[in-house]
Amino acid sequence: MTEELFLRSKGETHGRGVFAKGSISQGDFVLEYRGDRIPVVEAQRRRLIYHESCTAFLFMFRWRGKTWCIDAARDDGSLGRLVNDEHRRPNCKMQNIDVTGSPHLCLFALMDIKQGEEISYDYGGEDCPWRTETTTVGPNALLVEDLHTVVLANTEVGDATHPNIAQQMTTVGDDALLDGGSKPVLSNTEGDDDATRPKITQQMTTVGDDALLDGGSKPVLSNTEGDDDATRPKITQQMSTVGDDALLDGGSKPVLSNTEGDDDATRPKITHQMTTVGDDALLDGGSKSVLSNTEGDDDATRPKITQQMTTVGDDALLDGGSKSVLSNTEGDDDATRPKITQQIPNENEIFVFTQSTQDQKRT
Ligand SMILES: C[S@@+](CC[C@H](N)C(=O)[O-])C[C@H]1O[C@@H](n2cnc3c(N)ncnc32)[C@H](O)[C@@H]1O
Repeated sequence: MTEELFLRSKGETHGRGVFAKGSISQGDFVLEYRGDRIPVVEAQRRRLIYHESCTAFLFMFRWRGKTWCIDAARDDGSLGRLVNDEHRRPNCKMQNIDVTGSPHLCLFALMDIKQGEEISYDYGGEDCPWRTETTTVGPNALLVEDLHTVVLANTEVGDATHPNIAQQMTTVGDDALLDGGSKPVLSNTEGDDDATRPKITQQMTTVGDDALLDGGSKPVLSNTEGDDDATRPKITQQMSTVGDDALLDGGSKPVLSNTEGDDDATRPKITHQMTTVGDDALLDGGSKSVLSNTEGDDDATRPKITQQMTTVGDDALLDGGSKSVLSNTEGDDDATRPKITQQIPNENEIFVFTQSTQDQKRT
């Protein structure tokens, strides 16, 4: 589906947005919110060290009785992370799609979407600053209400409320979802007790070795190869580009690295930049070790993070201002950030860390 989408700057307040290049039908799979799936403890840790603009990409959700987070702060080139909030009349809805035992946050169209329309969904929550402010808009953590887990065929996750699914997911290559091409994945078309749930009428295609986004993006946070879920199928979301926001121009730029070419002067400024050391090193300036700790991580499979942070000028923000989607990022060494008091939501609840308070909002 993502080949039918494009990225465009919306200007001062919104930053970038994702738009439909072609028409999208109600119920279609639109995008996956991709990122590193991490336990809540790791999410808390990252939130404390991330710049606030990066915390906007921490997407908390409940799955199998635990709280998880998809951390999309690192720009992996996917578009799901760049979809903006619309709480009045969103045209998409986030669903948790369980694919062979792994959760995938996927957007589905709530209505027919015309060419050129912006893709949006309701982040949920009540404290998104842009909903009440008209000028200064700061980043905010993602928050989505009513995120259901949709269990795919042959999986065991027990959410009785399945979507009305009329499609298949097709898999190929090493990361095949259901070990075979074109096996129905989103199986159940009956018994949907949620009339509001969008129908899934798309196909998701997975391929092997990260066919996606080969523009040469370099990770900033180390774990681009560090998906803690080796079983996670790779989804070949493709991106289209328009104008200055060309996504796949073969020269991905690091997210927090580039201080040039930011076409959105109003974007919140990031005063720290993260660099990776070793093979993925982006910046080699003097730096402070930031994401060094791998101890205490409750996910032993996660690769060690060896980035360093360096301070930079004003513009360091996420992907340098809509120039690339294949870049990567994050970082924050703001020890003054308020600490977060964790709450444990109910199953499938989505909650986030709020930006300026010590609260954690629950939906
Ligand atoms: C997940 S990002 C979405 C992509 C973002 N527009 C960008 O360019 O990186 C979430 C951030 O986008 C901005 N945003 C999202 N929805 C918005 C809205 N309806 N109005 C203004 N800003 C919005 C906020 O800065 C928020 O923290």
